[in-house]
Amino acid sequence: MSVLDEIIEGVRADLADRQREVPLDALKERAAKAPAPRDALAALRGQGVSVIAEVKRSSPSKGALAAIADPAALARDYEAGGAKVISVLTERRRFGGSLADLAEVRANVDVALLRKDFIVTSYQLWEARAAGADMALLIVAALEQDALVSLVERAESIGLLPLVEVHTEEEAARAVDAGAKVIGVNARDLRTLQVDRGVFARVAPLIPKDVVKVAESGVRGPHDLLAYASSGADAVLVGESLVIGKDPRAAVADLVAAGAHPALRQSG
Ligand SMILES: O=P(O)(O)OC[C@@H](O)[C@@H](O)c1c[nH]c2ccccc12
Repeated sequence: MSVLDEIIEGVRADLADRQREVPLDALKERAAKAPAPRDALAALRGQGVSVIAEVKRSSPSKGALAAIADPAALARDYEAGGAKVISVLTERRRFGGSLADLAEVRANVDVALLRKDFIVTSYQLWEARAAGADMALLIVAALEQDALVSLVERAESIGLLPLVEVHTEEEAARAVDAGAKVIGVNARDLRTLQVDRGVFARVAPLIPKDVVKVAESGVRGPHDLLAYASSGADAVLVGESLVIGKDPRAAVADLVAAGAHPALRQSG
């Protein structure tokens, strides 16, 4: 079993518990009362390379990264640093996150929010919207094509912009076929956890021009952002290097400054 399969097994077990506790109808009522979705697509399509900053306590590859006792405070720092979107990991077993983190962040920032999890059913999309998310991650490697297509449609129908994640050329073709408007190329292979920063440059050319391209994982600082930008990234998604540093606000601001460099403007 790959790491991804193991994670999804745990996700399904936790999901079954929540589904027993909160019926779908109740969840839909909560979603109806959630703040209206932000226009995440417009935020990502802005000039330069946008920064998506992630609230991430731990990871299967590195174990504990940062305690993050106050996710809302970290998110406020990210927003003050200029992040266009904030990603909140809600997977509990391997990443130490929760939907409560997402709701708390929602109550404390104005930027668009991404629910970062291993989504396999529409119930999780409703959960995301109920907690105030504006985007939801859909991982191609975790979904059959039929399921991917229906989750993309369902996400959009309830006001969530899907970020469709790929790691190979084949997966990119599936994401495009599924109608993704935003595609994330993850440098980390979720089956083995190996990071290869060259994946973005290989996969990005297969993604149509009008689709927003996000380079995910392995961004250590402005240098990596610029490298991804030169391969056509519209945004970068950054977790580890922001949460392990002393000053997440300054770390985001440095990335945002690099992403706003005038030389990048013609590329878009
Ligand atoms: O911490 P990093 O290397 O900056 O990576 C962030 C993000 O890309 C990573 O957390 C991620 C990308 N895709 C995922 C899918 C599930 C969980 C986590 C992820």
